Amino acid sequence: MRRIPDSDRLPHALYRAEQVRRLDRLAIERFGVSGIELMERAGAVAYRLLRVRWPNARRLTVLAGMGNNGGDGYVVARLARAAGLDTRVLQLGKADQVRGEAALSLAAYRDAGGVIEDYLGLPRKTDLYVDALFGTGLVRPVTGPWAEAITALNAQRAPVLALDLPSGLHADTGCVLGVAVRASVTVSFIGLKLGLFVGAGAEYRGEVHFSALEVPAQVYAGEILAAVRIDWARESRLLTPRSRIAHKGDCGHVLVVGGAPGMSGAARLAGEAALRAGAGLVTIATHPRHADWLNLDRPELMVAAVERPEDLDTLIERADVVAIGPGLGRGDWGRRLWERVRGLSHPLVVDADALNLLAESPGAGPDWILTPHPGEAARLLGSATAEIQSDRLAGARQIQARFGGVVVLKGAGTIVHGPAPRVPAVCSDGNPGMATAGAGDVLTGVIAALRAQGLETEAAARAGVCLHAAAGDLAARAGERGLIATDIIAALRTLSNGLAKVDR
Ligand SMILES: NC(=O)C1=CN([C@@H]2O[C@H](COP(=O)(O)OP(=O)(O)OC[C@H]3O[C@@H](n4cnc5c(N)ncnc54)[C@H](O)[C@@H]3O)[C@@H](O)[C@H]2O)[C@H](O)CC1
Ligand SMILES: [K+]
Repeated sequence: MRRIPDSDRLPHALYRAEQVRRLDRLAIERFGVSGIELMERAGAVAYRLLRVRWPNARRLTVLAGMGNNGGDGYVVARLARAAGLDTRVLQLGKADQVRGEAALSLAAYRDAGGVIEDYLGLPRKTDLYVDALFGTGLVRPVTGPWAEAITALNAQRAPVLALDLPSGLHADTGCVLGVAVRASVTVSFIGLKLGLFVGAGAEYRGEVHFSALEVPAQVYAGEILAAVRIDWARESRLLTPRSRIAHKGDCGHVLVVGGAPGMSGAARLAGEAALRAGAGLVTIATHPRHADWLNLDRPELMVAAVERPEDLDTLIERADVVAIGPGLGRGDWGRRLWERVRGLSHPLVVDADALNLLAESPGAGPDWILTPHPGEAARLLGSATAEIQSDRLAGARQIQARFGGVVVLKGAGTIVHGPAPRVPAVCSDGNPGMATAGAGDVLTGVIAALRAQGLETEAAARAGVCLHAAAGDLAARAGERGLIATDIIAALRTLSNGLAKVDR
């Protein structure tokens, strides 16, 4: 599993490309830090990082593009060469057409005796590559020799250090524009790029490092974040220790509504997850066909047979939070229960088929948490899954604007989007082992449990997403492949009591 350094080393502020360009300009115009100085600092940070990360690397190959990302690359090459490393710079595009600060950096490399070679293919031998093709200036899909170089880079085995962004990855959406570098390590400058944490960012970023390049803190003052990166290390602080005299009634009562005939497993997973995330009481309202055996080996779960909507009334009265959707189905039984629950003033967590029923008859809810995966999100917006994935932040924002409440858009880099002007959050914990049946049901139970224990709506969604993801990371220590939803549930307890730290 790819690692990113401990959260306290990575900032939580995430920015889009045009914001970072604004920060650059402010640093240059207001605080007198020249563009070439920023480039020198970026190159120096990258150079120091590569010497620490790959101390035995002797042969270094820099792939340079035509812009300032390439400019950073020339600085790295100059410093490496001065330190005696066998260094080559392979230029994409024409070196004599490089302009601005990048041209100054290129000249400095040449003045120090460096040679720029046209890219004609990768060298037979190198210990390490530096990807200085594109950063925030990528504006269109990568084609031609640039695409060939990236494809060749991805086909070889030497590690790749990407400057600012893996080339080919969109700085804002994390989408791959044609082809993108699969970096071993990415070092991002001045502002941590949103695209490293949404879309396909997790697939291409490798281990993420960051440097503000000593830009004065005031530069960031006026810039509203594009998003905030959240993880369990940060969100776990929201969980307060339990009172010594607590009793189960104090720790929240979650009512899970789901489990249509033949679909009881999802409701069961949500209920168990709610218990393991600390809810004091959990009741599963399920179809009469399941009620008798659902709680055979989990006596802590109370199970109620529900045939008609009015059968829910007493259960709702006792509950602090209602989670509806796991295994609800879209048949008459589920539909009638959904119509009864959707109008409640209770805090609601709405998932799975309840989301599909909401999509069929849209309406906003004041205090609900919607937890769509990209397909359910597409149905809610009447669009396509690919469109949601092409700009996940925009998709979450649209669902929140249309349906209210807090939206949890699941997937790599789960997004939590509350009402404007709240800054959306992107979870950087989690791993592909969690792409397994029932993981979403577990998340529903976790969020409901935290809401039932008193966290506010958006706080419960953020902490729930991060607890769930960190539990997935803890479970993945035994391997991502073969990780199943009950492994995530098993990891919840140690994490929610702060008894385990997940290395990233
Ligand atoms: N002072 C600063 O702004 C600092 C910037 N840093 C680094 O600079 C890049 C941003 O540089 P910029 O020149 O804006 O763009 P890029 O170097 O990322 O690349 C744009 C370059 O490539 C051409 N181009 C764009 N798309 C394509 C494509 N699909 N195919 C071919 N060519 C393409 C475009 O025409 C430009 O020529 C930033 O990421 C940092 O790495 C410093 O780090 C800090 C100071
Ligand atoms: K790059």
